Amino acid sequence: MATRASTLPPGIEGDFTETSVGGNDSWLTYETTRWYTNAFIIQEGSPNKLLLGYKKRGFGAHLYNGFGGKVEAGESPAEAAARELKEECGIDAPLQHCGSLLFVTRGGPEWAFQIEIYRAEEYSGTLTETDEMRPEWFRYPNIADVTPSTDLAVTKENGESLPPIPYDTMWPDDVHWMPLLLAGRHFVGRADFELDNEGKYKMLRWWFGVPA
Ligand SMILES: CNc1ncnc2c1ncn2[C@@H]1O[C@H](COP(=O)(O)OP(=O)(O)OP(=O)(O)O)[C@@H](O)[C@H]1O
Repeated sequence: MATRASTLPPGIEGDFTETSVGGNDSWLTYETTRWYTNAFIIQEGSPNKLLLGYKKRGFGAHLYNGFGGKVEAGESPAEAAARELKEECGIDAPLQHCGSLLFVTRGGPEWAFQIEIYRAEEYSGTLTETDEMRPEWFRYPNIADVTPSTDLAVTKENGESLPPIPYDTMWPDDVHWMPLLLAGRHFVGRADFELDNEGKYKMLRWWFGVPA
């Protein structure tokens, strides 16, 4: 059951209802923040479809994610989101802002990642594999009765011809906010990570919420 947040993580401000929280570590400290974007195409139908990209190089390589990257000097996050979507998979879409996430790492980049999340239901152009990303469609169940922490990958549904959302090959925070994204909700969150000896990011502490 969602509860009204009493204590928000550092870096999150506003009036939010907590949807998912965990980890015992102290929140990490950070000095600088860099802005990024992440964009998703979500199409309700039979089956419901989510477009992800398999990242072939750079930060988060070998994981599925939305399409996005750094906000360049002189650009708004919305402009960066549209540019990155086009650069990484060849399409244009009427992106709408739907979430803001803050990620802090220990052992990884010393800056905090502020990631603005966008979604669209339609797109134009031809989906194209690029040097950076390979676009692929996944199915997701009807989300009306799914709670924020439901593992969508194992929920029964129609549309067997598409694979389910590949949470095992995604950032570990994604399972906490993907149901909110798919449900068309606005959300915020923070997750802190530690880079382990095998080069994997382990989530130390997390907090996700929706506007109260
Ligand atoms: C830590 N938990 C996380 N969970 C989910 N997504 C995460 C993430 N941390 C970063 N991301 C995303 O990873 C991409 C990095 O961007 P990145 O490829 O480095 O940027 P850009 O394309 O500008 O780089 P190039 O300079 O072209 O290599 C960008 O979409 C950003 O939103």
